Amino acid sequence: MARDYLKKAPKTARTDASETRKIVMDILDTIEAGGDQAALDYAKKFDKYEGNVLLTADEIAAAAEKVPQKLRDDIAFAHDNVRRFAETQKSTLSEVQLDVVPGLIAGQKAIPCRAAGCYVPGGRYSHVASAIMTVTTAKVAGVNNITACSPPRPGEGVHPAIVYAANLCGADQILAMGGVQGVAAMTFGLFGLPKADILVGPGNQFVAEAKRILFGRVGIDMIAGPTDSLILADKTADPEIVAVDLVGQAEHGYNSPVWLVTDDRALAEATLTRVPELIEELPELNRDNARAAWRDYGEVILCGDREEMAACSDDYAPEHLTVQAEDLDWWLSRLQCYGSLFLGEETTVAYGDKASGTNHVLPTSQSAKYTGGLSVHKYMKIVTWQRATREGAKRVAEATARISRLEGMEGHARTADVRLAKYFPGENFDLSAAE
Ligand SMILES: NC(=O)C1=CN([C@@H]2O[C@H](COP(=O)(O)OP(=O)(O)OC[C@H]3O[C@@H](n4cnc5c(N)ncnc54)[C@H](O)[C@@H]3O)[C@@H](O)[C@H]2O)C=CC1
Ligand SMILES: O=C(O)[C@@H](O)CS(=O)(=O)O
Ligand SMILES: [Zn+2]
Repeated sequence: MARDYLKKAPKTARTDASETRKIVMDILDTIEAGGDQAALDYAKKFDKYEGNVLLTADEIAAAAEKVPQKLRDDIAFAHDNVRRFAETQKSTLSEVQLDVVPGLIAGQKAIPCRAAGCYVPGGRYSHVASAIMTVTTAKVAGVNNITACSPPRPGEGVHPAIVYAANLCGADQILAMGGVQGVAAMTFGLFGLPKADILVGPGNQFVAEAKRILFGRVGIDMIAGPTDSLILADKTADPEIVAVDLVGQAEHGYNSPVWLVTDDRALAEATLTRVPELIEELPELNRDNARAAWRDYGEVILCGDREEMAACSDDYAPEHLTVQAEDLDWWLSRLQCYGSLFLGEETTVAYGDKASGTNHVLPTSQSAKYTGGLSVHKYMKIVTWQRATREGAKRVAEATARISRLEGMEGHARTADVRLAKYFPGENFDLSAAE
């Protein structure tokens, strides 16, 4: 059976992409030319903020005072889970070496980037969990200098719990600056910050586009833009939980897609009825976001069987993928494209978003086709090294000389020739290009 769209979205993640690109390019160019003052001008324009941007130790301590003990405990709990999961992931990265031929050893090392810029979103909601996700993983990876940067609220600055979490997790500096100007400040080394080797963290379409444009001169973790989520559900799923979970992630923003893929028409129809009702029950900001997200980006897709459902899901390559269906092991082994997978009704995306330990900085807009989410590995450079004895490199030198000569790279060939002549003066080698 072909995919039957009971609700089809009029918009996709590419809608307005070229307009966003133009806006971001212009801001980046202006800041690169104008430095600190240009970034401050944008902070004033977009966030109506004119306060101090690089937080002092006193400001960080004052923010901590405002965080209630219960929230501190929850932040510590989430931090501990994220840290231990990151440490376990790090343990999968080993330094290796191989005797490629007797007398020539080649090895792999993992070296952390020296300076990371962690973007912590804060336009619509106060993304405390993003501070935990980004700064903790950088710290576990061994990054030497970590900047956390987040949008300030007019007259208030960065939310105190974000400041508290970033500091607890190991940020060396906290910058009260959001959007493209925040990303630019960390990349260009404004306000006395070290220039970031890598930019990580989620953000809206402007933040994601800034990272995309700057990639190359600075590393990035991935494109982690507006949140998207897909639920795979069969007739065993609870329609109320499916609908609540869809609405839960649609509140992220007006451009956050949520999709239901099912082989059960009754479930699809119940969802179509229930989602708008649940949206209307949300507080105003959340309701406005979810309403627009569902109207413009929400989809309900009916498939013939679970194989078609899995294929459909892999085409969407969602950031968050939930399965509420029979035989979770089958789904775990079959599904190939997602940022993070939530198997069964007993867990849910929000657990991963906030506290369960897996990272919530995840690939959006189909980038899960080629990458996973944020982990210590994103901050680590896998580099190689080698050393050799004269005898061990002899055969390699002969092959190098002949291959280089065949390629027309005479300078390369001579670096091998000169060694063979020096180390084996009595021997004759045929180092001409193989015909
Ligand atoms: N993919 C992932 O792993 C995650 C993604 N997210 C996403 O992060 C995003 C957070 O978005 P926001 O709440 O907006 O916070 P944000 O911090 O990403 O963006 C706020 C900034 O956007 C800039 N901005 C706003 N309007 C602008 C305009 N017209 N032109 C240029 N710059 C402008 C402002 O400078 C402001 O500081 C959401 O889309 C959410 O879905 C959140 C967490 C995880
Ligand atoms: O895109 C995401 O990962 C978000 O769902 C994370 S959070 O809910 O904003 O913390
Ligand atoms: Zn979320």
